[in-house]
Amino acid sequence: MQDSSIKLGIVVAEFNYDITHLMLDRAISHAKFLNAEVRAVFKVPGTFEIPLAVKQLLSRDDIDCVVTLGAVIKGETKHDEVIANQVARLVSDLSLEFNKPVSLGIIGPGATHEQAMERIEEYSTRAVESAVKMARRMRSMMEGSSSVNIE
Ligand SMILES: Nc1c(NC[C@H](O)[C@H](O)[C@H](O)CO)[nH]c(=O)[nH]c1=O
Ligand SMILES: CC(=O)[C@@H](O)COP(=O)(O)O
Repeated sequence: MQDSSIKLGIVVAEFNYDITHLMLDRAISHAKFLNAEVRAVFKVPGTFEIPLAVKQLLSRDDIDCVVTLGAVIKGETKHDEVIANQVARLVSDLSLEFNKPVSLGIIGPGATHEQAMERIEEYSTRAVESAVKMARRMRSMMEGSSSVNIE
């Protein structure tokens, strides 16, 4: 199977957009590099709003997997932990519910702005790579391939 057949959706938080718009650019170019097609980009106000957008994209027949992008920066309280922990759990649950890969490209919690800037490249490319790889392998399994690791 070719990567060109993998269609992905990207959900990106606009909070800390100085960071997340760079993550979005990087994710789109990495998807191109992998010959995967970005079918939809869904921008949400903050990371907390990501799960609903993921759910909507997963329900579309033309989307095989979803990449999440966000940057949760530490404030003065543990609010960042509440957001990041909940969202990680919810997007994982949605992946299992819809039987489609969802990757976690959300920096934090506990990150400083500087730490988040340093992680733009790594988190966005890893999130795209993981979603596309999982979608390919799941399709191989569905097509009856004897090994999930056949490229
Ligand atoms: N502090 C951060 C937020 N906070 C906003 C929430 O995600 C949400 O939009 C608000 O509580 C309204 O429901 N979002 C981030 O993505 N990153 C942060 O550091
Ligand atoms: C994670 C956030 O929403 C953040 O802005 C909250 O900051 P604080 O912990 O100072 O309330």
